[in-house]
Amino acid sequence: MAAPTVALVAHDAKKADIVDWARTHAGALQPFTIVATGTTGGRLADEAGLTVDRLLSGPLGGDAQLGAMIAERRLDALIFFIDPLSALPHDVDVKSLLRLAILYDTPLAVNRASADAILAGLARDKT
Ligand SMILES: O=C(CO)COP(=O)(O)O
Repeated sequence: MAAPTVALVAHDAKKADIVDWARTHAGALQPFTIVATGTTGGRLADEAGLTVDRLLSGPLGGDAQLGAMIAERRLDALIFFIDPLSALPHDVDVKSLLRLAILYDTPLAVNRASADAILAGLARDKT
């Protein structure tokens, strides 16, 4: 069976948090195929040493690419550290991605505590 695919995404104000989270969980993340939006993916590769399939940057279509992966059943979980304090020019893309994750019942984490829970669940499913 192919390794589950997990998407990691963070808004700019949350990128340091997701890098720290990925460093903390590097061992647990290792068995999964990791996909990420462009800038997040670059930081995860450079600063957390993850092997990442990088999509386009979120505002340039990366969020839409992840939405398509969800609709095509190619994504097993979405971990998306959302900035709750800033307005974003690509809010429609963010909403669309979240809507598709809800529609297709894709496990979705939007902060560190829920990301911990999803990762624990994925690790349990794997054994
Ligand atoms: O904007 C994003 C998600 O909405 C993330 O995109 P980047 O990882 O390219 O910054």
